[in-house]
Amino acid sequence: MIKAWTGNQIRSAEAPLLANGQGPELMQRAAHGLANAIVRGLLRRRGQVYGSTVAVLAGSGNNGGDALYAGAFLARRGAQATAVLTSARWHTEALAAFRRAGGTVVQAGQAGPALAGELAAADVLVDGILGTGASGGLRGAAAGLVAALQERISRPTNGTGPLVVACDLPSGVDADTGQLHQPVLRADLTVTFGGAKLGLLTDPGAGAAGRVWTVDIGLGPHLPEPALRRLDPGDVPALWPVPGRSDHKYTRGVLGIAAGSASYHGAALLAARAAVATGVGMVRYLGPGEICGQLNLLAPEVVCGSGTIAENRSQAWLVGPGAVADPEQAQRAREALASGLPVVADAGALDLLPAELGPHVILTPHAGELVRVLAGQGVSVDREQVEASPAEFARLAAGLTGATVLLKGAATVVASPAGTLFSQDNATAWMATAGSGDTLAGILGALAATVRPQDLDRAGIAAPDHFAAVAALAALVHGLAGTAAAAGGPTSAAAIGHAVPAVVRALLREPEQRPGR
Ligand SMILES: NC(=O)C1=CN([C@@H]2O[C@H](COP(=O)(O)OP(=O)(O)OC[C@H]3O[C@@H](n4cnc5c(N)ncnc54)[C@H](O)[C@@H]3O)[C@@H](O)[C@H]2O)[C@@H](O)CC1
Ligand SMILES: Nc1ncnc2c1ncn2[C@@H]1O[C@H](COP(=O)(O)OP(=O)(O)O)[C@@H](O)[C@H]1O
Ligand SMILES: [K+]
Repeated sequence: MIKAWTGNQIRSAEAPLLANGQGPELMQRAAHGLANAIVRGLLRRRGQVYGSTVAVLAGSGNNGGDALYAGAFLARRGAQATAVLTSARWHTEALAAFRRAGGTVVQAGQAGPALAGELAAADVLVDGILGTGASGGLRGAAAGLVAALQERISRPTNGTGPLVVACDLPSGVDADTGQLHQPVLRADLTVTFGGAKLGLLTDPGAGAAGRVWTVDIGLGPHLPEPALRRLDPGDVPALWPVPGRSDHKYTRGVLGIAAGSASYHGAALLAARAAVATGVGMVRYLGPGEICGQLNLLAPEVVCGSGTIAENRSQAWLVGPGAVADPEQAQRAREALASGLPVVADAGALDLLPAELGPHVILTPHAGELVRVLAGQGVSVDREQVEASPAEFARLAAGLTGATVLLKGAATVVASPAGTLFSQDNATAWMATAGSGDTLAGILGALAATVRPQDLDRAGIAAPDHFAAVAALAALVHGLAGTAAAAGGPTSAAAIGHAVPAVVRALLREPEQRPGR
């Protein structure tokens, strides 16, 4: 499990150490971690550190101090290091160390227009302008310089241009929300200190951070419960509902699905097939007879039925995919939402939410649908606002509705109504294709019906967060299945579902054979 904290949580954890006079020591640990990561990057790219060009953008605070000490370390290893001071103030000791190591210093405010071009030609560019002490985004000379660099350094780099390394976080990323205050220089690698910051693991910050590497500076004993968690492949075996010898289909769990309508057959087929692929005792399907017929040709193991929710005993329900303008399906969604059973409410069902929901109801909106869910709670936002701060709005929606909210995106965030966040970044942009969400709904439905609460307890997940963890698990498997199905090229929603059994099989294997490692 990967954990992340807000900037303030990290700063509070540092506070007792700073009060003990350990500030300089912490900074040395941070700077060494940063320098070591840069050395590894240089060795991979150039085969040596000696003779490489390293440019350090250094702001006025400790973030600049970390970056300057790292620059000094690299200069002593034979790099040609240049520091660009972005403010009229700087970390005095760190700059002195940088100069002693042979580094060259320029002031951003006094440099000519050629500076951005020169920096863009360096082997490594270190963003040490702002860290957790930032308020708002870059201003003045720093903003102008970063905007000019944004134009010169194209992303993705395809191996050309400098290796951009963010010190603690890319300057302009909000450590607590992942919001971007432009201009932000997108990093290839973010080396973060003491613990990952929430804003590095949720979009859009995650998109600007590149790979995130955490340097242990000894804050561990002082850190509170994390503000956000991410399941990793190693967490799956402990949570996965592997059937035991004494299990039969009803003890494993039955998922009921009320999806599809006259105009949308595909969503029901995709969701039901993905649920079967995820492994469930039984899938019951309720909906138009025509869909049942098609479904049974594709998935004869699905038991088709009619009637109400109460008449079709299940351990969990999936309602809503493709269910529009169909009064019978709407009635089933309402009944499922009131049943007290775990319910995955997707697409059409998101417009049918009752006033009172609990964490056992998992809403699965994309950003546009979350706008509607929030409107139903009297909150007026637009899609751009949700996309600019998905973690914040997912948490708001969970708090207001009382449900668990899984907000789909490049990184998918899950919020429990208790305020706990998960974020999964296992997907590939090839999965941005119609029906991919229906496949996720099927995977999640299957897990909602089958994951055992005692396994979640044993994994240290608090009861109010159980359904959030199940949703995160589904997003993890969906992302890995999509990545496997795409294999670097186009894929389809059906192919994502087909890839699930092999991905789960691999996840349950020995550690070194797991995907996503
Ligand atoms: N506290 C510690 O002892 C440690 C802190 N570490 C580093 O210290 C950083 C936090 O240091 P600071 O608290 O000095 O904060 P920062 O380095 O983030 O910078 C704060 C400084 O930037 C200025 N500033 C704030 N917002 C600005 C804006 N929008 N535009 C321009 N200037 C702005 C402030 O006036 C202040 O001088 C962390 O991110 C991390 O890199 C590490 O050295 C580990 C130990
Ligand atoms: N850029 C992206 N990168 C990774 N995953 C993505 C991206 N865009 C969308 N996805 C994933 O694809 C799925 C799309 O779901 P959704 O928008 O509901 O589509 P649909 O309604 O067509 O099924 C979600 O799981 C989402 O997380
Ligand atoms: K930074």
